[in-house]
Amino acid sequence: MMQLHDIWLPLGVLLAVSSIFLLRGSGHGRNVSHRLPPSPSGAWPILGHLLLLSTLPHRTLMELAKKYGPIMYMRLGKVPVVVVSSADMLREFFQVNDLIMASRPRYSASEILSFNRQDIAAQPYCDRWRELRKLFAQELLSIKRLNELQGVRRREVLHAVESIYYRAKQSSNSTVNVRQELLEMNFNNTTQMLASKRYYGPKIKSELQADEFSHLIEEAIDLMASFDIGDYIPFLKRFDLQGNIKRLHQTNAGFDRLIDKLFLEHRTGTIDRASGVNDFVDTLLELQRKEDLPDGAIKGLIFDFLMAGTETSATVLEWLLADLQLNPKAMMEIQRELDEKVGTNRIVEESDIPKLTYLQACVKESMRLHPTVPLMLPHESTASCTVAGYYIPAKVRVFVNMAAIHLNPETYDQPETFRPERFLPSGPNSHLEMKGQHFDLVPFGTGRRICMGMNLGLLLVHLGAAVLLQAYDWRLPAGLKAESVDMSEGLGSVAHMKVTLHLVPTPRLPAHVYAAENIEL
Ligand code: HEM
Repeated sequence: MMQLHDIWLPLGVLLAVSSIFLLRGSGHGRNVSHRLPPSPSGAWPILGHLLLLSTLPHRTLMELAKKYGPIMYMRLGKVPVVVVSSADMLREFFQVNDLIMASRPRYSASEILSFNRQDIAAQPYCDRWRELRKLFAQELLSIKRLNELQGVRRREVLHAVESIYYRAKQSSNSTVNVRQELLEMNFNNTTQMLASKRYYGPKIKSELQADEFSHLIEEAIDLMASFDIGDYIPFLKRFDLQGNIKRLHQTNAGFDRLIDKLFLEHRTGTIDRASGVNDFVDTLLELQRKEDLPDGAIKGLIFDFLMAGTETSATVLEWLLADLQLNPKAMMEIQRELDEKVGTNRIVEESDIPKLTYLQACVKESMRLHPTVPLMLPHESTASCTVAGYYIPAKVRVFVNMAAIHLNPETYDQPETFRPERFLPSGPNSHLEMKGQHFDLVPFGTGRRICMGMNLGLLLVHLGAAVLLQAYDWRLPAGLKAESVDMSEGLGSVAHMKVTLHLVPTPRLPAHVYAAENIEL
C-alpha cells in the first residue's frame, strides 16, 4: 500500500514548514456533534499522521490499534482515513454499510497504471464497474471457463516440476530460487490462459519479453505501494518530487506496448493455441466486436489479470514453503496425506484437492499468517454513515488491516504460531472459510469488492502446493538451520518475503512417474 521509504526528502522539507504550526495534542475528533473515531495523537499540520507510518504501514497501524481501538480516524496529508482492525468492525463496514464502502479512491498509481481507471480494481463504484465485473466473472472466470483451462494449468505445473529439476541440476549447490520458480510458473499459467503464450522455460525463446513483462509487473507493484506525496498534499503534485509520475507513465506505456503486441498476434492469427481453447484475449476481442468496449477497458482488464494473477499466488506459495521449513512435521504430514489419498504412481490433479484436508488447512494457516495484500485495496466511502456510534464522513479512505484481524488472540489461540490443526474439522477454527463470509479470515477481502479471482487463486495455490510437495522434498541448503529463514515481509503492495527463499529439492516419486509426464530426471 503506502510506503514512506522514498519520500523522506520531501517530507523533511514539509516537516520544517509545518513544525511552525504544530498542533497541540489531538486525541479524539474535534467535531462534537459528529463524533469521529479515536485518532492517534501526533498529527502535524499539512502532514497529518503521515510521519506515524513506517515502511510497513500495516505493522505500525496494528500497534496503533492496540492503543486507539479497532476503528481509528487519521489524516494523511489532506486525505481523511479510517482504519478498520477487527472482524466486528469489518462486518459493520462491509456488510451493514457495504454499498457506501464499495468505491475506490482516485490516486496517481491507480489512475495512470490502470488505463485511466478503466480496469476493475481501480474503478469507482458505478454501472461500468458492475458491467466489467459481470463480464470478467462470466467470460473469463466462470467455473465452466476454469474447467476448460484445467489442462493448461496442469501442463504448466508439470513444466515447473521439470524446470525445477533442470535448474537444480544446473546450479552448483543445487539450490532453487523458490520465488523465481513460482513466479515463472504462475506467469506462464497466467499468460497461457490470457493469450496462449508461455514466456519462461528451457526451450523457450521469449525470455527477453518475459523479463520485460516481469520488470513491468514489479515496477507496478512497487509503484502501487509507493506513497506519492502529491496524492496527499495536492499542491506538491506538479513537482513530481519522487519521480513517481514519470515512472508510472513509463510503466503504463510498457504495458500498453506489450498488450498491443498481444492484440496484433491475435488479430493476425500468429498465435499457436496448443490448448485448443479460446484464450482471454480472443474472448475480449470477440466481445469488443459485439459491444461497446474501448481498447482502454480491455487493456485495463488484461492489466488486472496480469497483476493479480502472477505475484499473488506465487507469494502465497513462497510463504507456505517457508512455513513448512520451520514446521517440518507439517510438510511430512502433507506428503503422507498425498501418498495416502493420491498414491505415488501418478502426479496429483486438481480433482484430488478436495481430498487433501491437511494441505488445505496448511494453505489457510499460511494465508492467515501472511496476508498477501495486508491492507486490502483502499476503499472510499460514497456517503456519510454511522459505525459503532462514530460518524464516518463521505469521501473517507478506508484501510482494512487484515494483519491485525488475522492475529486476534480472541479468535486464534497463539495467533503468531503456525498451527494448521486449528482449521482441521476437529480444530477450534474449523468453521472459518476464506471466501469473504467469515470476517475473521479475509485474505481475499469481503463485500462487493471482494477479489474477483478468488477461485482461480485458490486453485493455483492448492495445485501448485500439492504438485511441488508431492514431486519433491524441500530442505534448506546445507549448513542452514530453520531459525535462519528470514520471515520478515518485504515492501510492496503484495507482501512477499523480504529475503527470497532458496531451497534444495529432492525428487520423491519413482522415476517412471516423472517419465510418464515426459519429465526427464
Ligand atoms: C491467492 C491469490 C490472490 C489473493 C490473496 C488476492 C487478494 C485480493 C484482495 C485482498 C483484493 C482486494 C479486495 C478489496 O479491496 O475488498 C483483491 C482484489 C481483486 N483481485 Fe485478487 N487476489 C488473488 C488472486 C487474484 C487473481 C488470480 C485474479 C484474477 C485473475 C484477481 C483479481 C482481482 C481483481 C480484479 C480485484 C479487484 C476487485 C474489485 O475492485 O472489484 N485476484 N484480490
